[in-house]
Amino acid sequence: MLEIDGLGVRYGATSVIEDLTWTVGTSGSVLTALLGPSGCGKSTLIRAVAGLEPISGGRIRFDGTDLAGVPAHRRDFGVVFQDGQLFGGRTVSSNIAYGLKMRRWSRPAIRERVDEMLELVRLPGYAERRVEELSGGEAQRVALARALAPRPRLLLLDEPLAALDRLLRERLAFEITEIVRAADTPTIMVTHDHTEAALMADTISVMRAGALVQTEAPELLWLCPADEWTARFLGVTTVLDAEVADGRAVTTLGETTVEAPDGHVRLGLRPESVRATRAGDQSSDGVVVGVADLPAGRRVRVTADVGDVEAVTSDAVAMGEHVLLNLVPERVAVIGR
Ligand SMILES: Nc1ncnc2c1ncn2[C@@H]1O[C@H](COP(=O)(O)OP(=O)(O)OP(=O)(O)O)[C@@H](O)[C@H]1O
Repeated sequence: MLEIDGLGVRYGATSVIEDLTWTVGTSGSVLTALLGPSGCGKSTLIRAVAGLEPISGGRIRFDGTDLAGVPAHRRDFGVVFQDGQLFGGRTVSSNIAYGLKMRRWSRPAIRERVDEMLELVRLPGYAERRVEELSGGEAQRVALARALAPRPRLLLLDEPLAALDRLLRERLAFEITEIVRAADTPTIMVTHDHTEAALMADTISVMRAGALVQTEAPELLWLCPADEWTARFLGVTTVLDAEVADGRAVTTLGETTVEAPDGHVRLGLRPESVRATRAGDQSSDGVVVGVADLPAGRRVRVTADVGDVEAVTSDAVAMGEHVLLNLVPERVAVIGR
């Protein structure tokens, strides 16, 4: 288990991480996503954990041992960066064997482990390929095999899919998840993409400006973001005030059931939290000012009393049409609950 307490990291006079506290690997969680916008300090945090960045304050402990003074190569952590950083001019097997040679594994043991790793990352037969001959996705799988080969205590993945195209990214996201679960290696994966985080992780930690704002299982994170910034970062497009009584919230967009105590709450709406239907002769909730046909269905932007609201629809509504808006209770987030 990784325990970070009051961590500080600075670059010169600039403090990038300040008083950060984070526990990773509790309650059976294998894959934790570190999710945050560009520049918030995710890579810096990962590098500090790996021992690649000096810390200016606080403590990092792993399984109870303080890592202060433990150099990167003695932490037994595996690291994969965005571009894999394979050793050029060498073969795949020589890359995977690197950490094992450093640890003085015997030749037969190395050969066996390299084969095992190639099997695990689904590249059997690739041992003698030169790394320059690999596609981006293959190179990242070799980087993963190299990181996992010495059986690290913790695997750190810093945007391992960022350089790949969308299709490959989704496929590899599933593969990496299966691989680290099969290896049963606690893993932290940096990403700024919340879909990627949800595809892969069983726990998501949200980071903002050098601090962590929330750590939660994905399904709870979408439903209960800690604050408005987190809600909007996670895709909420409209925030509504509401009054709750007996599990029912009354809003300017109608009523919905919520799991919240009586009193004032703020609700976060994503497009899929609101369903638009043709108003016909009824008095409408708003006018359609934008239409987009997405793979998941039609999305509309509606000008309503509360401002512009994004909604989903299965009606063939067109620009300028009047619509009714209804909340979809199971898709409505309660902010700061
Ligand atoms: N070596 C460095 N020297 C000075 N400043 C740095 C250095 N590395 C990063 N920074 C700054 O520290 C801040 C955090 O950077 P970091 O790379 O940790 O963010 P990030 O959340 O990983 O961003 P991204 O998602 O864009 O990779 C940024 O403002 C960045 O410009």
